[in-house]
Formats: sequence, structure tokens, C-alpha cells
Amino acid sequence: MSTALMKPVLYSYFRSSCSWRVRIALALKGIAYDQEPVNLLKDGGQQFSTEFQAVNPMQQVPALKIDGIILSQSLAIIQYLEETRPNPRLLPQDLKKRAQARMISDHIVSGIQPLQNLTFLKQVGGEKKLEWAQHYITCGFKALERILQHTAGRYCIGDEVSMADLCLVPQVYNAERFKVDLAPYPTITRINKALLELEAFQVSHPCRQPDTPAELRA
Ligand SMILES: O=C(O)/C=C\C(=O)CC(=O)CC(=O)O
Repeated sequence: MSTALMKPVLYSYFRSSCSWRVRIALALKGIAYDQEPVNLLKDGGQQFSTEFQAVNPMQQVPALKIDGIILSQSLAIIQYLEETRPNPRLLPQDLKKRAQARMISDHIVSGIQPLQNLTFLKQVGGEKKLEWAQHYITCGFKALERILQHTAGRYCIGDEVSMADLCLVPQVYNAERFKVDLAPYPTITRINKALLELEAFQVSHPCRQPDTPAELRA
């Protein structure tokens, strides 16, 4: 079969926020795919297995097998999908707005999420974990709230869903997981709520994945 006809395979973990970003992009663009769950906790972390290292030497999810290649890093994947399957658009046409969508995405993807992920918190260890996660999410959200006050309409950039929104919702999910008080961030909270009404954000939600444990399903 030609690689263009093969269904993409997403290596994913139900509550990995980085995996969720890509699942939203696939859903919005209407791309059918198969999921290959990688449990980040089981067996000391299946991402470290020899089999998975052959898929992604970075030992992280998500990874997407598509069009005969394997890509990792959520923003690289999303931007590849954008360039090869442009409808609906996830980067605004206006170049200033496009830069703002990338700015917000980078802020979350590089400036917040890595400082509260499993690998980082394992290093911090013990009772400090929650405090550290809350600290970095709070610092990041303070800045994000101010930025969004200038860029947002219904969503992060005006009224069109963009790559920034794909980063925002999973990060708010993590904030809730780490019990961050969201009251000081009314814009973030409002946009998150509006996005969660969209089907693509619902079908891709951590509570509804093939590897979601029964007690976390909704
Ligand atoms: O506790 C677990 O279930 C293990 C891992 C995760 O959720 C994924 C993360 O590292 C957090 C994240 O995506 O930011």
C-alpha cells in the first residue's frame, strides 16, 4: 500500500497533555488514525522500552507514524499536519496573528509544560512535587492571562481555533490536576470553557481514550 493511503498511527498516553494537543489537531482536521497506547508509568515507563525507542529515540509521547515517516514533538507534528492537510486552518492567515499563535504555543509547550511534567517532577521528588508544579504553572499563567487580554476573542487568537488553543486546554487540565487556583485567570478559564464545548476537544479528552482506566472514564 502506498504510504499516503496508510492510516496514521498515534503513539499516545491518555493524560499526556502533549499527546492531547495532537489528538485535537487530528480530530479538527478529520484525520482517521489508530492509537498505540504507551503507558508512561507501567513497567517503569513503556516509553523507555527498546521497542518504543525504535519509534522515538526521545522516549516521549506523542509520536505519529504518518506518510511513511515517524514524527515526534507535538508542535512539529501539528505544523506538519497543517502544511499537508491545511483544512481547517490551525494557524491564522494574518502573519501577526500567526506569530501570536506560535508565541502562545511556545510559551506553554516550552515555558510551562516541561517544568511540571513527569520527568521533571520525578527529579524534584517527594512532597515538593505539587508545590513545584503549581509554581511553574502559576508563573506561566500570570503571563498568559495578560497576553490573552490582547489577543483573544472567543478563543486564544480572535474567534478562530488555532494551534494556541490546542496547547491551552491540555495545560488547563494539568493545572486542575495539580490543584492550581484558576480564579486569577478569568480569560484563560473562559477560553478553556468555550473550547471544551467543541467536539474535537471532547473526543480527544483524556477521559475518553482507548487507554483511559475505567475509574477515570467519563
Ligand atoms: O501521572 C501520569 O499519569 C504520568 C504522566 C502524565 O500524566 C503526563 C505528564 O508527564 C504530564 C503532562 O503531560 O504534562
